[in-house]
Amino acid sequence: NTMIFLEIMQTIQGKWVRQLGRILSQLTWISTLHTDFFTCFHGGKILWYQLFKILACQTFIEKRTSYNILRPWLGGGLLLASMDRWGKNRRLSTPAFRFEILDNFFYVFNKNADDLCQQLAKAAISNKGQFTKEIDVFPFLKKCTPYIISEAAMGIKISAQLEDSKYLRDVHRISEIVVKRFFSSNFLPDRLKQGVAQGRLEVDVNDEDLGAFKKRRAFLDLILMAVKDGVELSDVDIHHEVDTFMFEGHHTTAAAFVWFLYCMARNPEHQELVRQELDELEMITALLVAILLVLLTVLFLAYRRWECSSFVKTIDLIPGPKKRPIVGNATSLPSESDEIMQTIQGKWVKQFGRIYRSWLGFRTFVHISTPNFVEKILTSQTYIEKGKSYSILTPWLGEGLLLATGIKWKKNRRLLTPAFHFQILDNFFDVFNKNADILCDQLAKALKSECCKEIDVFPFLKKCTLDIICEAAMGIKINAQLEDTEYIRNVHRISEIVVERFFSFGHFLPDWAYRCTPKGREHFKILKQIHDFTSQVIRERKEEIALEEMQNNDEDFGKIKKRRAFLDLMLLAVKDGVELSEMEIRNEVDTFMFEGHDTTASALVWFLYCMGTNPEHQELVREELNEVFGNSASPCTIEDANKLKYLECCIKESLRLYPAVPNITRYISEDFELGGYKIPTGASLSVQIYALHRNEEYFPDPDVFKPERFQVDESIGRHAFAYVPFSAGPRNCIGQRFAMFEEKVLASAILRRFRVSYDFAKHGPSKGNAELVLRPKHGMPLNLVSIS
Ligand code: HEM
Repeated sequence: NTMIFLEIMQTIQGKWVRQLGRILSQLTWISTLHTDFFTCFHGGKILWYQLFKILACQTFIEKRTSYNILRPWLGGGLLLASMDRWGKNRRLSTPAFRFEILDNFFYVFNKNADDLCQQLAKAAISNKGQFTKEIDVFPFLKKCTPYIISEAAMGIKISAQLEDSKYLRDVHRISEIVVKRFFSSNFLPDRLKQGVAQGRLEVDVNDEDLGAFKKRRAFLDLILMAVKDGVELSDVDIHHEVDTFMFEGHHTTAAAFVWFLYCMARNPEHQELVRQELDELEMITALLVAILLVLLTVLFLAYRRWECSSFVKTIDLIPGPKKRPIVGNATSLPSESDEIMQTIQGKWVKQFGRIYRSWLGFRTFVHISTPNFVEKILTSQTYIEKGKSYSILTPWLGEGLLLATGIKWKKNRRLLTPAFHFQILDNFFDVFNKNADILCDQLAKALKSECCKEIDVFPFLKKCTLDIICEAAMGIKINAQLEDTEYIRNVHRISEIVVERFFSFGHFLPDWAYRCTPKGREHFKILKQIHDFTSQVIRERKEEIALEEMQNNDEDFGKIKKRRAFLDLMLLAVKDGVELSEMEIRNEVDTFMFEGHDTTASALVWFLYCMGTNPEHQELVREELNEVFGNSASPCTIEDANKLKYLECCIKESLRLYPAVPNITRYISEDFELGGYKIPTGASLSVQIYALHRNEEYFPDPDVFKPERFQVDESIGRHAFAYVPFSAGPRNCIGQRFAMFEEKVLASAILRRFRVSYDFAKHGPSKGNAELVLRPKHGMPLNLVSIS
């Protein structure tokens, strides 16, 4: 009985320790069948290092044989697992005890603590309705802790405190029997174990609990999920792990708690200190709640004030979807980004017209998609500031041409415009041709290695356009099409992260706060690597130019003179006295890198899609290619490109249907009027290029691919701002001509080498994701057939 157990412990851990010291050995016959020899270490200053040695050592982690009496119950669960299994199971279970997971169990602890107190209060009231002074609390605690552990370990609710559960009776009973067996010679009869298993079947699980534990993963769930993820654990193993948690998790906590209460009862002064601490906590909680209430009230009042402001009232005179408090129209948008564009530039345009407003939280957008309005904005010298949503690009591109405003933008635009002069662009044709050849070779190679003829061409195009812009902007070859380098990986990754931020809460966070999130940390780490790379290229290029000049080697200098990278032109301008810091140059180079590869890859991929879905037009393009190039494999020159008129119509028509930049925004820095509505300072104006291009007033059968629309006679009389894939006015795309030539060279090279088709029956229409550029949502699988 308990007294005997206590005396045994008092002897072993008390009397003998005092008599024989803090290390002693002992030979024990616990039963006639069970002999054991063990050495006791007992803590204390003298032997702390031996204890540490034992507990920290990876070798001594196997339990001694006296634990074997638990084996029929707990099998090879964590408590008894052998060396080889223990490591794996411990690794598997450890995440279940992380802070954030444990946090989820506070609900169970609290709810159960309430039930426990209720039960104690009920028991404390005697028949006469008076509070009795003395209760044996241990049975109450023993009922309470299994409740908690069963919910934590198995995710089920056993009404232990309120009802009598057969399963818990079995758990209590088996614990008693095991303890008795420890001090006797009896073996555990099997039927008791069966009893426990049977009891387990009787636990009550109701829907409410299931809903709750979906949020709060039980240890069992975590194990089952790990098994789904490929961790090898049999049903019996799982069963043993859960039984181990059940065994270890209720007895121990009930015992710890009952002794804690005992200590509190024996030491009222300490109990008082604990109570004071709890009172303080309550006070702090009350204070926090009060502060929160005040804050909420202030926020509510500020929100009401904002809602009644003339800015909001003026904007809300423009038609638009009904806005909800705080979130505006954010929750009315679908979650898929292709559907977001279809809603903003399709459904809502039809519903509210070609000028309407929307709210994204506290930010408002006025969307326009009719040429008159677009002209008014894009030709303005006042509204050249980009919308606030571009700010997420600032850490990457700084005040490069895309994001700069005012005098800075004017100065840099003037400086860079000559770099896109026809004569200069002519020099890039060999870069276009060389990379077009590599692209076609890579596609041919992929065709050979694929068992079918279908290839997702988008990744190939992205690498090719990246190679081209690297050579054009920085004058270096990175061979993205042939090798994988850190810089290429970084450029791809940063685009992905920026897009993710655009569609997430991170968009609304200032940079310093975003930097504290895991994504933000990755973002800034990658940016640093990209910036370091660009800065290094700038330094090297500066030295090369200085060396060239020093050597004044006419032959080499002449060669480089033929093709100056955009970077070289800036460095030469600096030499000629233009004031540009290294940071400004880096921002411009990064801007070209950003603007100059995803856009062209996107334009090209949609062009190939249009060719693949319109074979008759593809044949017309091929006829034109034959006329210009015949059977030769000669590269495409600037003169050839200028002759490819039908190809140009097809590229333009694909850019109409699938504009690589589907919308642009401007910040309204001065009130103005548009379509009878006042647009107040502070609003963002969004030019919906995608919707504009599908305006049937200017493009009948807007969804049909008709390249003839762009033949000279067909275009006469069409509003100049009905088609603006490169924007228009002072802030139009500086790289427009470069891009068109690049498209022509790459498109002609591909169509001279391959016949392309798109399996519409298999894939359905390709969907576009409006991210930074319009990219195909599921890649672009095309069938390519080599033309011999
Ligand atoms: C098919 C390919 C391309 C398309 C559809 C395209 C489209 C656009 C559009 C719509 C804008 C206006 C953005 C705005 O106002 O927010 C723009 C700006 C710009 N683009 Fe392009 N672009 C393409 C290729 C290129 C290339 C190849 C380069 C560089 C070589 C480039 C460099 C720029 C720059 C620097 C700006 C900012 C101009 C400024 O604000 O002054 N683009 N582009």
